[in-house]
Formats: sequence, structure tokens, C-alpha cells
Amino acid sequence: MAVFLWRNLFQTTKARMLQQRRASLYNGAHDYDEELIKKKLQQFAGGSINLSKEHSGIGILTLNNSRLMNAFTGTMMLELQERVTELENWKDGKGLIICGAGNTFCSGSDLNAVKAISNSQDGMNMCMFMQNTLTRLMRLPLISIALIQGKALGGGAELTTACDFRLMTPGSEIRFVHKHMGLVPGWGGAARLVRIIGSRAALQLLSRAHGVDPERALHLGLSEGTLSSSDETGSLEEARAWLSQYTEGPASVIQAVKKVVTAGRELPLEAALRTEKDVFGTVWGGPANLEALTRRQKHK
Ligand SMILES: CC[C@@H](C(=O)O)C(=O)SCCNC(=O)CCNC(=O)[C@H](O)C(C)(C)COP(=O)(O)OP(=O)(O)OC[C@H]1O[C@@H](n2cnc3c(N)ncnc32)[C@H](O)[C@@H]1OP(=O)(O)O
Repeated sequence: MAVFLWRNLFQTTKARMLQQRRASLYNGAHDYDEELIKKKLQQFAGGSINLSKEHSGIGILTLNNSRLMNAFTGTMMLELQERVTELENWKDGKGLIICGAGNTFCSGSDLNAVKAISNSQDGMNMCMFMQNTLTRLMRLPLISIALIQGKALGGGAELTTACDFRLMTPGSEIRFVHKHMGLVPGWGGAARLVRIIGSRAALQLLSRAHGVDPERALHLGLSEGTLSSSDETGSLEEARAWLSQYTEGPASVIQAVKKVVTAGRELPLEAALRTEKDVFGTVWGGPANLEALTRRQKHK
């Protein structure tokens, strides 16, 4: 009976939390027409977003458009949304590494597409589409890393801020080039950057639009560390090893850890406390908890 009640509570709470995570920032009430922008984005094809889910519970999401330095075409934006949905449903997932193919991260939006949708309605719809997707990415119950090799420019720099951590390879660069394009970030990059490095440093990075090298990023708290390897395979291996120190343990517990931190980061205190209570309810008396009680482990 107790197990039945626990399972019931667990399923209900989990379903409610999944629904909250997927809830879009923008919908029809904000003059947002998702179907319209999806049709538009479909016209700018090229590249792909590949996801491989490893047995360890670490997913590798690769931006793949080497010809254009992994710039985001319209279809890549659509694929990113699909991959995020797939990750939201990954029960055994614990961590995620986002990287670019061919030794570079991402050079932002595909400028050919940007030019073609430079009217206000398309621009706003694209902005809302990407904010919705990157907000869901940030809220995934997975511990995420942006592995930055080569360049992360414009929208590519914004994407790095939707991850929990950033690791950089020697010689790499994060650069919010928007000012030079007569723009500001629109994929949520400014709001997230302020939360990561504070408003003064964010103002400096956005208003000067200079590149941030690994040393400066480390100093600003934008990057967690500089890897020793700069080649694709070696740096991915290092990033995996770095991430695995945080993903050791059952997926249900790692996911719960990420959920309570997300709530603490995003919600007012009382709402965050209530979410923490709900998440606590999903692990209390759960398999990992009962096993730990049986083991009577000492934390010396
Ligand atoms: C809403 C807008 C904003 C956002 O979404 O937030 C953006 O992201 S706008 C895009 C911002 N990015 C840029 O402006 C990048 C411009 N490109 C460069 O600065 C350079 O290409 C580079 C990325 C620094 C690489 O330089 P380099 O190593 O010398 O290579 P190439 O310049 O020869 O590049 C190879 C090839 O790739 C094309 N390329 C690169 N980035 C883009 C891009 N974002 N969109 C379209 N095409 C891109 C580049 O033009 C070259 O192609 P060819 O000229 O055909 O050889």
C-alpha cells in the first residue's frame, strides 16, 4: 500500500513538473505564431543537430554545419526544438554536453536566413521560438555543459549561457557580436549572462563586443575551466570526465538535484521552497533512498 501511494504521488508530481518545464514562455497571447515561424524556418535548410545518448546517462548534442562554422540554419533551429523534447523524455539521462562539429562551437544564426527574415514579424517570432527552446534546454533535469572549441559568436555565445557550465579549449573565444550587427541578444543571452557574471561585467561584454578568451572567461566566472586538449576527440573526452564527477549516482537523484537548483535559480523563494518540497517527495522513500538507509553509509 505504502509503495503504491508513493508511486502514485511520484507519478503525479513528476507529470506536473514536466508540464511546468515544457510550458512555453510565449504563446498566442504574446502575438506569437509558432506554426508560422516553423514554416518560415523550414525554408532555410542545411546542417543538423545530432544527439547521441550514452549508457552513462550523458548525452552529446552536436551542432553540425561545418561549412558555415556551425551557424544555425532554420532547420537546425527546428531540430534543436525536437532534440530538447527528446531530452525532456530521457528517463535515464543525467548530463548533457553541447559541442560543435569540426573544432568550432557555433557562429550564431545563419546570416543568409537572418537577412531573409529581417522584417519585424519574422524576427520577433524567431526570437520567441529560440527563447522558448533555450529556456526548455536550460530547464532540462540534466547537468549541462557547453564545450567551447574555436568560436562561439552571436547566437552561439547565447546558446552557451543556456547551459549550467561552460568549458573552453585553448585558443577558443566567446563573443557577443550583436552590437556590431546593430542588435542586442534576442535568444535570452543577455538575461542569462547577467545572472551568470553580474550586470557590470555583462554590460562590458555586450557593449564592447570583444572576444572573451579562456583566461578572461575563467576570471569572470563565465567558464568553469580551460581544458588541456583543443582537438575534438580529446576535449570531448575531458569534458565527459569533468561532467562525470557530477553525474555519478542514480538518474532520479541527479535529476532531482538539477530540478531544485533550477527552482532556486528561477523562482521567488516561496515558490522555490514549494517546488523543493515536491521534488523531495519524489526521492524520499524512493529506491536510492531506501538502499542508502539499508547500507547505513558513513560520510567520512
Ligand atoms: C539574431 C542574430 C544573432 C543572434 O542570433 O543572436 C546572430 O547570431 S547573427 C550572426 C553572428 N555571427 C556572425 O556575424 C559571424 C560572421 N562570420 C565571421 O565572423 C567569420 O566567418 C568567423 C565565424 C569568425 C569565421 O572566420 P574564418 O575562420 O576566417 O572562416 P570564414 O569567414 O571563411 O567562414 C567560413 C564560411 O562560413 C561562413 N559563415 C561563418 N559564419 C556564418 C554565419 N553566421 N552565417 C552564415 N555564414 C557564415 C563564412 O561566410 C564562410 O563562408 P564562405 O564565405 O562561403 O566561404
